[in-house]
Amino acid sequence: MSDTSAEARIRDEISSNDVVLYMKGSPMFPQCGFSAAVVQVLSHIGVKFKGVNVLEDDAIRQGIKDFSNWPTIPQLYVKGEFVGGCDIVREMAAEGELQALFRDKGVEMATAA
Ligand SMILES: N[C@@H](CCC(=O)N[C@@H](CS)C(=O)NCC(=O)O)C(=O)O
Ligand code: FES
Repeated sequence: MSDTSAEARIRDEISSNDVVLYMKGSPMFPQCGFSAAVVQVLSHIGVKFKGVNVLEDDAIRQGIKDFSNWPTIPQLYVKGEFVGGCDIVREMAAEGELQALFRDKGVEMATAA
């Protein structure tokens, strides 16, 4: 971890929001198909989440990769823990594992899991 202020901001974001998606663009206007796919999965399940647009902040764009030791965006965090990127999130949702994770962690969903 090179940028300690980026790390501090990341720690603050993922501890003060149950579900955080580091993404390209905003939930309303994703600017990459991988980010858009995760937004769609989360919206379909019906969880509230905070989107962080890494395109607006190079320190966070790099910092989040260092933080998770994961090389790409998007990155989903639930209750402070890294869950995965687009492929993992999609696969977990298809298997019902993402819904189970939200349920186990006490994250409210609009749809029944
Ligand atoms: N297979 C990846 C797809 C994500 C991906 O390949 N992201 C690339 C292109 S958006 C990325 O973040 N590259 C580094 C960067 O743009 O900082 C996943 O499951 O999340
Ligand atoms: S911005 Fe090109 S693949 Fe994500």
